[in-house]
Amino acid sequence: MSDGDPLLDVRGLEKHYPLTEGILKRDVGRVRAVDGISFTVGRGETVGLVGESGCGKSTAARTLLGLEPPTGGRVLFEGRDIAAFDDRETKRFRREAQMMFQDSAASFDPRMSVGESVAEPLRIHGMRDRDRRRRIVSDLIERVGLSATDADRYPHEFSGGQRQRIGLARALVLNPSLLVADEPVSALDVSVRAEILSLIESVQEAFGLGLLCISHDLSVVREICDRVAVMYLGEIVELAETDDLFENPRHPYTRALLSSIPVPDPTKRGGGVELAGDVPSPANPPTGCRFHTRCPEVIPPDGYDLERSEWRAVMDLRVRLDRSEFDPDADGRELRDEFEIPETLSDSRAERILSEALATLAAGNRLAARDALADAFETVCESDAPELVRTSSGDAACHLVDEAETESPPSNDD
Ligand SMILES: Nc1ncnc2c1ncn2[C@@H]1O[C@H](COP(=O)(O)OP(=O)(O)OP(=O)(O)O)[C@@H](O)[C@H]1O
Repeated sequence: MSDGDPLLDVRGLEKHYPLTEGILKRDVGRVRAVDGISFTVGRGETVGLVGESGCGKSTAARTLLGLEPPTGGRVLFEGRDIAAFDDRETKRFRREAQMMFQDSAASFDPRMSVGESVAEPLRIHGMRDRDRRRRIVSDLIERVGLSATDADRYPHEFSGGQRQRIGLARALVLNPSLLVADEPVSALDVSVRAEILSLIESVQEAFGLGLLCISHDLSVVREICDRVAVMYLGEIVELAETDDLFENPRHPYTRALLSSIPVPDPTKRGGGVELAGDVPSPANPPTGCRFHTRCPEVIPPDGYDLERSEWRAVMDLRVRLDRSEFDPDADGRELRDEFEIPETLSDSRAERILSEALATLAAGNRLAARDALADAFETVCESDAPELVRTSSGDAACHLVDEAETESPPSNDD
């Protein structure tokens, strides 16, 4: 490893799963769980990976730890490709890179004392001396805020928060340099979350760990991360220093996630944008920007003068027509009501096209209505996939990011 190499360097990582059908398991497509993500974690640095459930966070974690082979891309640890490791190097990587789960201690053998469970990785990695193992475990159990005598108790005797402390002790027992914490506090009562997060932070500092903290909850990563990567449908849409991300979010998805964080003071951020609809399937992601089917700020096509909300409503109708998810008996007025499209669009040409399409739809011709709307209202967000570009406050992949203020494209070297 040279001094300039980050501890972990993930480059264009992909993990696709085959989508099969029938008893013959015929290959009918791919689930693009992780679809070309790049980021680094430095020694002693804490990086967050956030996004809604199903966006590929856990798959990314398993793949970058080498627990599953990637479909594409590379993972470099201390500057070396983990795919090229020999047996000895793989064994070392397994010691150096540890994972902590949502309820880590739930996976412990209920018949073993937690001390034995925490010590197990030491035994597996060849430490024969029982007393030495016990000393290391007692020390760690105290460092995570329990008492050394707790080592003789069993997993069911502990609360959720205590179990996460024990899970952390086990993740640290081999003295790793990288810790991947997957939803470390989401199984816990709100009252103990802050305690566990501050424990993770203090342990991370004391051990000089590179930490990748995975969470669906932005407020969790805000607490402890230096930088945050926001994932949507297998891709990173924004990557920035934590303060920049929270003060000046560049991607509409980040803005929407931020506005869904509950805040005690309703005059502050929060309660603003609402994210409509479900996350689309990673087996069939939307074209262009994958977020365009839900984006509150989806860019209107040139040549129309529409309010943002009107345009979003028309897009919602288009998305549902595409998926054939609407009541075929509904008339034009009912569809306008359902999609919150005003009785008359503010742009007269757009209104004429929409009325004609609704009439075509009412006549039972969904495909013709869909195509007419697609022809007239195609947005750059559906036709072109935005690149991740560097801005003054981090990297973002959105057509709205002002080209004039973008700097050089992000590279993996920094
Ligand atoms: N072994 C697998 N085979 C097929 N599809 C999978 C497999 N593992 C994950 N997926 C799919 O990949 C996508 C990403 O899943 P993943 O669990 O990584 O997301 P996540 O962001 O971690 O969500 P969650 O927080 O709910 O676990 C999902 O659509 C999931 O169904």
